[in-house]
Amino acid sequence: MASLPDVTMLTLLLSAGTYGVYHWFEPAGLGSAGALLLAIPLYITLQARHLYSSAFWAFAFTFFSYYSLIIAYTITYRLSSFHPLAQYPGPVACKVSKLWMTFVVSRGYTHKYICELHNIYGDVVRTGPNELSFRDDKATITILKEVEKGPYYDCRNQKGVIPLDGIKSFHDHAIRRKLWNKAFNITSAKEHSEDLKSCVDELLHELDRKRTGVIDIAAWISFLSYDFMGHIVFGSPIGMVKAGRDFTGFAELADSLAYIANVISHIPWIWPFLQSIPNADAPLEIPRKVCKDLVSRRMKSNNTVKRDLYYYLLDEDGLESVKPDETVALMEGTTAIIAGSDTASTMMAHTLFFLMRHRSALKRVQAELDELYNGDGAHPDYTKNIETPYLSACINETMRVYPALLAALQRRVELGSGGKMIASHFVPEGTQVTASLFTMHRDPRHFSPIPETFWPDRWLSQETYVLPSGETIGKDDIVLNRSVYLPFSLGQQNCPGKMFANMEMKAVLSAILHTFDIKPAPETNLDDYENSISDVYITHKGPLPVKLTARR
Ligand code: HEM
Repeated sequence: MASLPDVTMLTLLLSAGTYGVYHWFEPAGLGSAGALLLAIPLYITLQARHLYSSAFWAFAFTFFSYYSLIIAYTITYRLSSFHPLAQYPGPVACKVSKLWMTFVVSRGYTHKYICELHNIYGDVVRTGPNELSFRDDKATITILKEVEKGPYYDCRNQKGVIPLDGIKSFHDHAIRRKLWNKAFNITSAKEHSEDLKSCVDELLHELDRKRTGVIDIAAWISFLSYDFMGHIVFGSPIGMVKAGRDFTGFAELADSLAYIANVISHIPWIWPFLQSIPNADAPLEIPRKVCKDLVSRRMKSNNTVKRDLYYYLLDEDGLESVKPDETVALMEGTTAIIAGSDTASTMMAHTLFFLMRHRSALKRVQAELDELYNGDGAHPDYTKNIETPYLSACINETMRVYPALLAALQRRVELGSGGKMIASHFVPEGTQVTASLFTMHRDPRHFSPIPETFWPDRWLSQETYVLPSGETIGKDDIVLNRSVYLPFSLGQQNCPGKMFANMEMKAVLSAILHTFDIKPAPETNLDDYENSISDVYITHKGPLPVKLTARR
């Protein structure tokens, strides 16, 4: 029978061994967890059973000691000067465990937290035991252009099926992305402008019908975005604008799923466990069903099939040597609808929010639109790609102050690469590196003056500028570093839908602002809307209740 010193030594050695295995080999999955975190302490419990008054106490004490020791080794190493990231400053809680950041993320204000950390610690901050956040321009550009995605994206993997945005290797990503790039170019944008026009006309019609009451304009724009994405991904609208509500539950679910996925993504080791829970993916049936219905509508359609995204994802033009998988295509179509709807609709709702807050800017946009469209009769075509410099400045400024992806985009220095120079910093292999668009866009070294303030004029080319305070400044006083204005990210993994999003935002905002005057509904406090903006990887926002009056 093992004595107390024997059991103590056994616990010390086996817990150190388990720590070592996790540290060096990073095993993920149920098998390794079962062996290392259950079987081993159970074995020690059996050896120690006779030392305790009951099996329960033997079990409780052994498991407690075993786990406590593993945690102690982990914390000691992470805070020690032997850790490869020891030289980088950051809060102790971040250095100790990713659980701290997971907590911060669960509160929805990661973007503000990261920004604050950079203000305190400087351009490089250790935001996790094995993670660095960078703020300077050169580092951000290198990270987004040259480093593959990190474990944050692991939970895109659904039982082995990985959509485009979850593919890490540049090589594999390029193969898949080729299909997407075929779907999102100038030719296809022209092909879809009729779809956009019909969505915009339908929205204007519905808003006009409802305008005697209070309208949640954020919700209506979201309906439009889902419908437009239905067109460009599967060839027909979901029908939310017509229904006047999110009748499928798709939009609501996308918001809650994004929240959960965002939290889990910071502790990706938990993903295999969650996936093993029976029916854990049941909620995904809602978006799947909507997309399957769109696909069957597409198949039944007698019209010549449009060259929508699904056409390219399935290689219906037959140009690829390897036929793409239908399950992956359907999953990517679903991803595209979520990625394209929530982002664009949020940016449009934010723009309207800012314009209601800055009424002089609203009037300027309307004057610009009147000049362009007043001669076009009762139904101008807002999808015509007419130059609207001031409206475009307002959209740019909105995406600068509140980019759709608020928190940090994560990449990981490739394992086996020997490390990488990021700006002037050597970063060891396996380190997760992040760049935060929110932080970058508010850095006075890149956007000045008043980087925190919505001030569209900074995007215009002029000799002099009048600040909101009334002060006049010259063009040399403006800092506008376009190389780090990155609302659509950068490099191979940037946003494929950028051109469509810009086309949609301009058309929808032109249509609403030219047709209606817009004011916050009585008792609506615009601050409530701003306070509701939170990070769930994409942005979560609250309602934006407004009153519309016809202008024409
Ligand atoms: C204003 C609207 C939009 C904004 C601000 C936006 C922004 C972004 C950003 C910042 C990324 C990089 C994400 C990362 O690295 O984690 C991204 C990726 C992506 N976006 Fe967009 N997006 C918008 C609209 C769209 C639209 C209309 C689509 C249409 C399909 C779309 C589809 C995607 C996809 C599939 C990815 C992943 C790309 C990849 O990994 O290769 N987005 N978007």
